[in-house]
Amino acid sequence: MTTSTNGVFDRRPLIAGNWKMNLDHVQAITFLQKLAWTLDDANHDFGRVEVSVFPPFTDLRGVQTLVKGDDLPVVYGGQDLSPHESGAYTGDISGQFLKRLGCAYVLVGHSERRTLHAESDELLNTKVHAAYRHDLVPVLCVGEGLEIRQAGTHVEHTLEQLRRGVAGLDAGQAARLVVAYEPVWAIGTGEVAGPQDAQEMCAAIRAELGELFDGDTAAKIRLLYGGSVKAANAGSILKERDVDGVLVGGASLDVSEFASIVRFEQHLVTG
Ligand SMILES: O=C(CO)COP(=O)(O)O
Repeated sequence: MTTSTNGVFDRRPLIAGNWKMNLDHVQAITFLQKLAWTLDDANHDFGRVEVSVFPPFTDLRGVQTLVKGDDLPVVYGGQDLSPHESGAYTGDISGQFLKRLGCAYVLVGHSERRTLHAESDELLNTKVHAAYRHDLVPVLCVGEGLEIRQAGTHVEHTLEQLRRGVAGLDAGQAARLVVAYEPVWAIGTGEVAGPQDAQEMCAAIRAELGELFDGDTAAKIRLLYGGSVKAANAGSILKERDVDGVLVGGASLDVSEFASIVRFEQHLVTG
C-alpha cells in the first residue's frame, strides 16, 4: 500500500516542478542552487523522494552544467519534444538534443500544449515513442476540462487520452512511464481536485494500465497529480494510495514552497 504516514511507498515518489515559460537561463541557475542548498540543509533524502524540474529549453544547457559540476542530485527534463529526429521543423527540439543535455524526462501532452498548440492524442503518441527512442522517460499528461468534469464523463475522457497516448508501447517501456493527471480546471486556478478526486482518477488510470499491459507493469508506473498543488495541500494528496507524486506549476517557482512540497513527509510527521 502506498502511504506517506508510515513511510512506506510502493513506488519512489516523484516531486516535479514544471516551470513553464518562467525563469531565464540566469535565473534558473540561481534558483537551482538555492533549491539544492535548501534541501541539503534539510537533509533531504533524494534517494527516497526524487526531485525533478522542467525548465524552458534555453535553460537546459546551464542546468546541465550546474547539475554535473556541483553533482546535484536533482534530475530534469524538457517540457516538450518533436516526434521527429531532425530536419526542417523550425522551432522544434528533438529527443536526441534533450538526451545530450542530460535530460531524464520529457513532458508530453501538457494541457497547455494540447489546447494552445492543438496537439492531438495521435501526435502525442508519436512523441511518447520518440521519447523512448532516445531513452527519455515520458511524463504523459492527461486530464479533463471543466465541462467534461461537470458532465461526469471525466474518467472515460481521461482514460481515452491515456489509451491513445500509450498505444503501441511494450510492457518494458510502459513500466518506466510516468502519467500525470492534471484536470485542466485545476491548473493555475487555485482550484484543487480533492485528494479523493485525485485518488479516484489515479486508481482508474492504474486499473486501465493493468488492462492494457498487465498488473505487475501497472504496479510499477508512477502516477502524479497536478493542479494548484502547494505545500499546504501536497501532503493530503500524496497520502492517497495511487498518487505517487505531484507535478507543480506556480508553486514550483518559489524555492521555499517547492522545497516544502518535496519534504511533504516532514509535514505529515510533525503536523
Ligand atoms: O500545469 C501544472 C503543472 O504542469 C499545474 O500548474 P499549477 O500548479 O500552477 O496549477
